[in-house]
Amino acid sequence: MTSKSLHVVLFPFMSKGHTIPILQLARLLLRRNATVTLFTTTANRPYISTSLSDTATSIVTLPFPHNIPGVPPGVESVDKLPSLSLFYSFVSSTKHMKSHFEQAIRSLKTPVTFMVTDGFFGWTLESANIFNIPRLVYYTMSNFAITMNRVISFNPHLFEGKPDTELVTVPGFPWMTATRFEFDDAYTGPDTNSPLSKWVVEQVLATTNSYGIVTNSFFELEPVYQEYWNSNLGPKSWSVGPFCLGQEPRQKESLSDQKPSWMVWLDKKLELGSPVLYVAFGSQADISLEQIEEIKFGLERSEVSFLWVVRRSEDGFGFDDGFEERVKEKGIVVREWVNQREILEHEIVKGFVSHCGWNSVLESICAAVPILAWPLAAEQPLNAKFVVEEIKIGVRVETCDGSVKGFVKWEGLQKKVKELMEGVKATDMRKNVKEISDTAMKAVEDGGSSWRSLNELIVELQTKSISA
Ligand SMILES: O=c1ccn([C@@H]2O[C@H](COP(=O)(O)OP(=O)(O)O[C@H]3O[C@H](CO)[C@@H](O)[C@H](O)[C@H]3O)[C@@H](O)[C@H]2O)c(=O)[nH]1
Repeated sequence: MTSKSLHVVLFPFMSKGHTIPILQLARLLLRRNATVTLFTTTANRPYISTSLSDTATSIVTLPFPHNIPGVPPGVESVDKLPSLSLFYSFVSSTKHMKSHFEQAIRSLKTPVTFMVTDGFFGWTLESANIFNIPRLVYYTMSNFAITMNRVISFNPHLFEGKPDTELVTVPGFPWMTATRFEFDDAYTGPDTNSPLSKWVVEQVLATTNSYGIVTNSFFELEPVYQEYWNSNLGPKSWSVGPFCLGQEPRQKESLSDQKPSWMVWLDKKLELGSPVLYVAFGSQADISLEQIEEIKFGLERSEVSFLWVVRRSEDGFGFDDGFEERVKEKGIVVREWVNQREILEHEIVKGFVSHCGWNSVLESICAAVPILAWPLAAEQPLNAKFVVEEIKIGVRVETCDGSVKGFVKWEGLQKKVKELMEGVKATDMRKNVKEISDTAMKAVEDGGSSWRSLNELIVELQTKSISA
């Protein structure tokens, strides 16, 4: 590894699913003796500085834009938005931070080797160019998902005139079929001229003109798609993850007497030898009251212990009907922010009902826990497809209409929970996920594929900065 100076600027988008992996990437870079400067906004700073308090990361705070239609003052992250319908207003307003960002870059004391900014911050490319700093994009997605999205955007008429559930062969991938529902509406939806769709195109263009993509993945997980992307699409994707392995899963307090109640509960389940199903839908899912009711019935009727983490938007939804009292012998509902990795790493957790946010998928892989895939939005259906059809570490939830994001009745949940937790298929999935988990660990160790990939990226950009 070279001893030339290395200064990396990181700028995550303001949502937990985008910020958490960048905090983990900061740790991977610090291990390479990098100076790391992380940009955020005033309201997001406390979370970031607490998360990185044991590191030497410098944090620069920018003012978040004011007067965004519909967004209450002080709300500076997606998980605090009153509704996800405000997403476009929120995300598109971030470009108003550009002059502050540039001013802050100008005042940095040491030269910047490269910046990694969120894929939603296409506007940072222009800033990077002003200062002649290579911009790498953090897309929060797998090589599989970015490849599928790009292939579909090159074939806009693929699903035209076809019923929504009709399977179509994906161009370039003759073994793969997909329905329109598996892709984000921004690519295949009824209005590809909507402001959101146009904004997506702008971000894709900025990515195309950037130096590369830093991907939270590892080569062995998806070699076909990484190679396809790097040979046919681009810019180059550098898989340097799983980022979560840059950080120990355990919080200091849970090693002491201050264990959160749900960890104590998991320990008891371990003593009793009762396998636990972990149920969680990420940091920002919108789930209807009707759907929550079906989840309650499904879990109540499943013969398995469960730990269900509900978010603010899901809570208050019919939990006052005695459900928790009825299930108390086998299940708990947690309403706080948990350390999800620590839960997944608990040896009694044997299955994960997940919306398939990419971080959750990777965390489940690292903990060797099979997934009951229940995608709700964004690229989650593609992640579910990857989990179930490509790497075979999970099963899909059963929807009423057979579509990937359809409504799930309690019977469909109960049936699939059984399939995830018991029987031959469950044993196969457990074996597959363990193998992949072991490979993930090796990828980030010295000499592993992700370790080498990060080294190559650093050396390439250090050499470039010297010769510039
Ligand atoms: O109580 C909680 C809830 C969540 N998490 C963590 O929060 C992150 C959540 O990320 P993810 O699983 O990716 O879910 P979302 O935040 O819902 O994901 C958004 O961002 C992801 C990355 O872009 C996309 O894959 C998803 O489609 C998008 O919904 C993970 O690291 C979890 O471990 C916790 O630690 N505690």
